[in-house]
Amino acid sequence: MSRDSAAAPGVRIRGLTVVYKTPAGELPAVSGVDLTLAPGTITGVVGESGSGKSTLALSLLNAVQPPGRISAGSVEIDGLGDVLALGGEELRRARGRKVGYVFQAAQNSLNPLKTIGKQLLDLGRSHDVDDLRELVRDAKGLLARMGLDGARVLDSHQHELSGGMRQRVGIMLALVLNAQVVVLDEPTTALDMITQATILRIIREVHEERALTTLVITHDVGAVAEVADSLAVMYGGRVVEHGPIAEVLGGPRHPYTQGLIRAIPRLSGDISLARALPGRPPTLGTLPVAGCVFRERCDRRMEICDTVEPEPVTHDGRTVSCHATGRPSPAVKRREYA
Ligand SMILES: Nc1ncnc2c1ncn2[C@@H]1O[C@H](COP(=O)(O)OP(=O)(O)OP(=O)(O)O)[C@@H](O)[C@H]1O
Repeated sequence: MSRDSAAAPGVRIRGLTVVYKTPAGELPAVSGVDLTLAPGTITGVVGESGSGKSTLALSLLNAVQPPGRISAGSVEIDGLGDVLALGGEELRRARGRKVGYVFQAAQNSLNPLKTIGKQLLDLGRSHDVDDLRELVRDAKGLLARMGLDGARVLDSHQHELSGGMRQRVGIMLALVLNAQVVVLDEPTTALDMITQATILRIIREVHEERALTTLVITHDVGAVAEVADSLAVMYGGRVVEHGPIAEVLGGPRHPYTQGLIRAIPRLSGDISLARALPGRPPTLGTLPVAGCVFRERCDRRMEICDTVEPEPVTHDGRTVSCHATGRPSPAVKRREYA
């Protein structure tokens, strides 16, 4: 099913802040995030555990649950408007039909009492799909591409499938309603390395065939390097760096991105140079309230980092929030950013 790639919608996340209620009050898991997903591209989001990736993914569907709450911002999707302004039936219809998704716990979110096929039909009916036969055909086709016997999987209950099979069922369900924005949160964690690479390749193929705009959340920078067009790096609820993937990985500018890449031998190129990032990522309770959230682990810390939060600065298509990387002054611009 090939479509005009010009039809892919753009997504603009602006000033997104999500807080969770804790004994210490409401604390931000995502803080003032601006991120644009260009139409027809795959954006990878990486960052250590707790950096806010899943919370960001949930926000794209306005699906943050208590004790969480989206406290500020907007998520504009072309053809849909601000998802955060949608509610009730409008929101239900947008989920799945306009924005397809696989959440992190997707492999456990299937109904244990119904076959996958029955759940597929329920999904189709709840979204007023006219041609359910076509829906089943498409589902079988997607499953076959991911190396599964579609008819057999549709006849199965969740407990008859392995974790990796369920994960592929989740991906099929995210794609089968032909949503044009697809959010995949850790889509391949239950898969071995080879299957993981195959599934990511298929995600890329389907993304291109169906003119999608896709967000892939992962903690595996190496895996996302194979499929994404651009990369957003999250730390402490902020997007600290965002840009074209080859450039971010080939010339990381934020000290955190540099540390992340140094820690991965297959990206740093030399196993003897691979070094784990020192220290631990912050939790909601340990996030500093002022200054740069990364300063405690940063090898380029300056005085200003203790008090002033760095603003995102965009230069040459790359956005970086760091005082040390800095805003280039006109005189040194060429040299610093060559
Ligand atoms: N239901 C919740 N209640 C309280 N705090 C939460 C809740 N869900 C997430 N958090 C906190 O919000 C922060 C961001 O969590 P989130 O799951 O978005 O991060 P993540 O980058 O997706 O991590 P992981 O890779 O481990 O899934 C973390 O500090 C986490 O502990």
